[in-house]
Amino acid sequence: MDIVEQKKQVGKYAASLVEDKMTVGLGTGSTVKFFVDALAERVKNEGLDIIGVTTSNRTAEQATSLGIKIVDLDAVENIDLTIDGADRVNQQLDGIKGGGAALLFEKIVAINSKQNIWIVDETKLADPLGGFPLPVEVVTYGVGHLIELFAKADLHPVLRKDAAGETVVTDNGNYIIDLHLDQIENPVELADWLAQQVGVIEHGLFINIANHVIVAGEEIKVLDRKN
Ligand SMILES: O=C(CO)[C@H](O)[C@H](O)COP(=O)(O)O
Repeated sequence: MDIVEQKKQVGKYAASLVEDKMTVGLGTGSTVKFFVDALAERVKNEGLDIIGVTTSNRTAEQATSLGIKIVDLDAVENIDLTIDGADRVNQQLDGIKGGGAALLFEKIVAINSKQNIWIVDETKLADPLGGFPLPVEVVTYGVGHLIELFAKADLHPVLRKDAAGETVVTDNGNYIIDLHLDQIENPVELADWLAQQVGVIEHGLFINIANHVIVAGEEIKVLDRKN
């Protein structure tokens, strides 16, 4: 099964987990796109009655265009279930997210959710975490100095640009610095250090957040958090 088929398969599987009357967090990315498609099918064909809270303008536009009712996070007490993608996941179900530059809203939605499920293909499993740049969302002011600080700390920072060579600006008007690390041996320590740096708004290490990870493949595998 090719990667696109795997993403479709796992997106559809995740949509089958959504129950009537749920408030559902909708993540961001190419895998979540298939989940939102499948969820909208259920809304249309089965009359599934749900409310969505989104993590990016992209997902909000897709969901709204497909007839899913979207509300602001502050309009709900909490979220029953959030389905999101991930860039890398280790055996403890901690991960790297933010490849699609939506990490800030993704983390805010996640910590306000009773349950978080990530949907991935097998290429995303990595222990230790690594093999994918770690995104850090930063304020635009003084970004050059932050890049210097990260470089001195051997974190191999690169300011994210789009295909046209323009600096990527997030939905919140910030920049992304990608840290090109081969392996992250101690994600908790790095997460703590990053959170302490002035100018850092959020980083893409998602520790202790996913309750389950659904892995696409010839057979779907569901991994459960142990602690
Ligand atoms: O964190 C994310 C966006 O900020 C995505 O969930 C992550 O990048 C996975 O995306 P995809 O399903 O396209 O591989």
